[in-house]
Amino acid sequence: MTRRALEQLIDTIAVNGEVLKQQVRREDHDSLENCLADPCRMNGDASKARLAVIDASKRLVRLVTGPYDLFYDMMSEVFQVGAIRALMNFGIPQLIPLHEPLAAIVLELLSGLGRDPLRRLIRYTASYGFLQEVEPEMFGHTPLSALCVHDSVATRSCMWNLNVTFPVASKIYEGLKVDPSASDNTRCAASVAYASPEKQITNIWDYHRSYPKLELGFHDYINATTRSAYYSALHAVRGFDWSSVQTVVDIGGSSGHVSMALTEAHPHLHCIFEDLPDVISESRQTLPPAYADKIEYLTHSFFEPQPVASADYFLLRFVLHNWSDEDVCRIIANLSPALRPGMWVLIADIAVPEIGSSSGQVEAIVRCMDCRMLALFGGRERTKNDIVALVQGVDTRLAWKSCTQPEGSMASFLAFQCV
Ligand SMILES: C[S@@+](CC[C@H](N)C(=O)[O-])C[C@H]1O[C@@H](n2cnc3c(N)ncnc32)[C@H](O)[C@@H]1O
Repeated sequence: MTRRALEQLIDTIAVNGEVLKQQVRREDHDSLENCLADPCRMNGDASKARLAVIDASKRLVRLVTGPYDLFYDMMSEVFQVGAIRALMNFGIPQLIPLHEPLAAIVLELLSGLGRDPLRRLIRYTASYGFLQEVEPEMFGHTPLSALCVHDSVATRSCMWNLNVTFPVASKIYEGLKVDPSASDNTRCAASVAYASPEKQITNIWDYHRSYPKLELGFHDYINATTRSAYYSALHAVRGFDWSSVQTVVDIGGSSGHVSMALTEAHPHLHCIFEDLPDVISESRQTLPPAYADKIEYLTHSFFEPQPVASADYFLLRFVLHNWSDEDVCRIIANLSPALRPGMWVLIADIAVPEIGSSSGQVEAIVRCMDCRMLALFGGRERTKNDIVALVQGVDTRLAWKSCTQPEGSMASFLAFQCV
């Protein structure tokens, strides 16, 4: 990279940093942290500036680190996750009050973890922003560690990622040795990671069936992702004109967070949210009573014919990317019998951008999600054209009408109308 490139990166950070500073001032926030507490409420310019700063900063770090040290850093990243996993499983961050530090000696007594490894792990994770040593031997939270403990959804989501996905990530190679073309989604990295002599595991869904508690963690993870600017349910609310819509079927709705966001913003909407039996029975218990007359639950597998035939919209948000092309076709085929002219199918998924057409940060997020899908489910992220071709290959009545991507959203919304 030339000296000019270095200057450009520094300029990009300075210019876009200024836009962020103005946003903080305009919104009267006392800090950027407060402003970022709900980043998807940022205006379009600030949201673009934020991505530009993240992207340029990461490039700058790579540039000034240089390949040798970068290589060492990259190889060390696995220890960052490993150290956080140990601390979370010993319950250390959960023991530290949110607003005051706790002495190492107390943490040792409460957790049963020896003071020496306790200190060493926290001092390491503190070096990249997870917990901090407020004064010698007194440990407190940072915004990042606080996020992982301050509500039960975030904690269980964090635990699910640390305990379920971390081992799968280390088995991508072994999964591809078993199925080099990655064409069989019953033999992905997750199947290799969790297979045992007694039980063959096909993918994470299958693994969850054996450990229902872990499945709850998965749904907490999905719920927690909607608090990120990239995956916020608000993009579904704003990404589409819901004013003339009456009934939406939220297929594979998880804990109902998208249905909640939709009915909150558009009280006239009636949402029917469908998922597998365990998910529906758990969600029934947790859905706030305020939504009781707006949201209906239905136990339904999308591998069976769709039972609701009177909806205006069928929403599939982050559902298809979990599945192989073959399974996506089965899902759409099972929707077909319910479709009548005028009805809509709305698919919200990442529409993979052309190489080089998006920022490095967006590219990194998209590719990471694609790799997650490969390893955990034998699924994949697809381009807009891939999705349109799959849908129309199954049901030619589904005319593709539009593809919109709200500012800051990772999901694009592909709308198909039955003709
Ligand atoms: C990645 S989550 C997406 C959740 C939600 N739509 C969202 O946008 O946040 C995929 C959902 O599909 C559900 N699912 C998996 N297999 C299913 C099946 N056979 N029938 C119905 N839902 C299923 C899962 O339980 C989960 O809630």
